Amino acid sequence: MWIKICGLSTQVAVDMAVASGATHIGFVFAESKRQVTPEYAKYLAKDVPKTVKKVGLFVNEDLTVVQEVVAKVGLDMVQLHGQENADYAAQVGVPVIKAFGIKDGKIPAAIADFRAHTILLDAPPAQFAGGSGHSFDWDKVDLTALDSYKFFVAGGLNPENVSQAIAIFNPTGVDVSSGVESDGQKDLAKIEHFISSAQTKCHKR
Ligand SMILES: O=C(O)c1ccccc1NCC(=O)[C@H](O)[C@H](O)COP(=O)(O)O
Repeated sequence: MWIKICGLSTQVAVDMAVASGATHIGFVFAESKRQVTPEYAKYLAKDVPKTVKKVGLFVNEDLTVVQEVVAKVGLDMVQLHGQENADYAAQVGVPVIKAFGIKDGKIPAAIADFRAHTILLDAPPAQFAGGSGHSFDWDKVDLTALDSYKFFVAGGLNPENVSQAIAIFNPTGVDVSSGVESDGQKDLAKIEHFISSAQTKCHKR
């Protein structure tokens, strides 16, 4: 089970995510209350073991900028939250996670263009392109549309509901940002709790 802790911006939160067993950690380079500079992300990432994937989040960014940030920070993956197409994704140079906002439970047909990548099912964009803390309607999703895809479930997950999300979706991974925060800051106890809850849920993939 992949477990991704997203929107990290402090060393203690990075350390807690890694020590607790996160498989992926995310840094937001797009406009956001969680935005970090490439220089600071590089600093935060310097002691992260190679086994933990460092993911950079972007929204409709120039491809050359994305490639520069990947090289500068040493990112292992890029997560795209805008209208980027498959041609763009193919040129990023590292594996891509493509986020899709799920409205009325509908899995967009465009996920087929990203079969070679990983899909992230999220709530539709709100003030920013992601990280809203809102869930989409889990019960309305046609799960057969996700057969044969690698995918994260995201959007409004927290330590209390992550087990249920895993039980419903049997995803490749789960992803959280707001649900491991208190007063807008990453909460170390919630990070640990989220990861242990996700780990203890039995999983087939
Ligand atoms: O976190 C942000 O502010 C953000 C801004 C722009 C694009 C993406 C962003 N975050 C994505 C995520 O943190 C998560 O992958 C996902 O949206 C789930 O977030 P949450 O509902 O807060 O757990």
